[in-house]
Amino acid sequence: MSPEIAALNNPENLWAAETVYRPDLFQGKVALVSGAGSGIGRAVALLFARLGAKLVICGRTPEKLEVIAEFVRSKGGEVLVVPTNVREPEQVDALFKKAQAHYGRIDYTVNNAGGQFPQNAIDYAPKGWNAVINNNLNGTWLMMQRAAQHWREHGGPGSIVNIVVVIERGMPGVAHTVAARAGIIGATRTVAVEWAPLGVRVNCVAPGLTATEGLDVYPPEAQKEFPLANPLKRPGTPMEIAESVIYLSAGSGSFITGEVVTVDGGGKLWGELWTAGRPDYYRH
Ligand SMILES: CCCCCCC/C=C/C(=O)SCCNC(=O)CCNC(=O)[C@H](O)C(C)(C)COP(=O)(O)OP(=O)(O)OC[C@H]1O[C@@H](n2cnc3c(N)ncnc32)[C@H](O)[C@@H]1OP(=O)(O)O
Ligand SMILES: NC(=O)C1=CN([C@@H]2O[C@H](COP(=O)(O)OP(=O)(O)OC[C@H]3O[C@@H](n4cnc5c(N)ncnc54)[C@H](OP(=O)(O)O)[C@@H]3O)[C@@H](O)[C@H]2O)C=CC1
Repeated sequence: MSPEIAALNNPENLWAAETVYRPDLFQGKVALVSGAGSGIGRAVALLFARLGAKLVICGRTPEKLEVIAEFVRSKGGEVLVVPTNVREPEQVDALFKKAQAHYGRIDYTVNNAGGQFPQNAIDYAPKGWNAVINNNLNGTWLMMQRAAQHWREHGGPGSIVNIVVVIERGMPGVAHTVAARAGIIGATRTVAVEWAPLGVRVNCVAPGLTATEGLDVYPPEAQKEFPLANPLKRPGTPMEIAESVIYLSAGSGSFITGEVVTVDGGGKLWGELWTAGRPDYYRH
């Protein structure tokens, strides 16, 4: 990870970064964030906490979550850590039960946990395809369905934000994740209608290239061309993605449901993103 990316992801820097939101926006509220031990999930969790929310954070690696929890506690915030693999229905169920037992409420769920590996689609092994579909389609679905069941049982309102990818032009090298996220976008549009009677809004944020440690999985030749990914010629910051999640979760999003907010510096309009490296055929 470059020093610039490390600085953008540093908890102290994220805590001090300028935000357009007022400090007591989420006073008395509880936000659940998956994949909060790194990258975008960490930035989202820290912004919720800065704005007064109590946190429930999950991910598969307890050590990463504890670092974030300790940091938030050092700032006077409250955090419940529940290590969870979002692919496992029993673990997802236990997560929501523990959160309810601890705080007596959940107001916001952000389904950020996910990821993929870059490889040309023609070479995917069935196990690789399934791993990515399980993480990003099945895992996110389990989380959003369980959140809705929570609000059906305990009363709403509730807001779900799913982190997806920009699917409009496809994305060479990560067809598996594009397929999974397209499924989540379709499900989001559908359940936004089904779950409105429960007082539940469901939306997606589609980040473009974003400066997190997650980018380390891409080969150096792909990373070298990342500035060509959008007209702004830079990656987004985790804070820029976090602010868009807050926009949809808070009162600012109260008349928005079933939507995908794209935060990609215009990458869906112009830019090239060869996540597994540029094939010779497409060299200029
Ligand atoms: C240009 C880039 C920017 C584009 C912007 C938009 C796109 C989105 C970008 C991001 O999301 S940034 C990063 C987010 N974070 C990550 O992606 C995390 C890193 N990835 C992973 O953790 C894994 O890739 C995973 C598969 C998602 C994890 O699942 P799991 O733990 O179940 O997998 P494994 O047991 O490790 O592997 C299972 C199976 O998958 C195949 N496989 C895994 N890695 C690779 C690889 N590098 N190349 C080829 N195939 C891979 C393989 O079949 C594995 O089975 P085995 O061979 O190990 O038996
Ligand atoms: N950075 C980018 O350019 C973009 C990222 N995204 C998406 O945004 C999200 C966050 O990515 P980013 O922060 O960059 O990358 P990271 O790899 O830093 O974050 C992914 C997080 O998800 C957690 N996670 C992965 N699988 C599971 C699982 N099965 N159960 C629970 N937690 C899991 C990981 O923790 P652990 O391994 O400990 O479980 C990790 O903390 C991902 O869904 C990613 O695909 C979308 C577009 C662009």
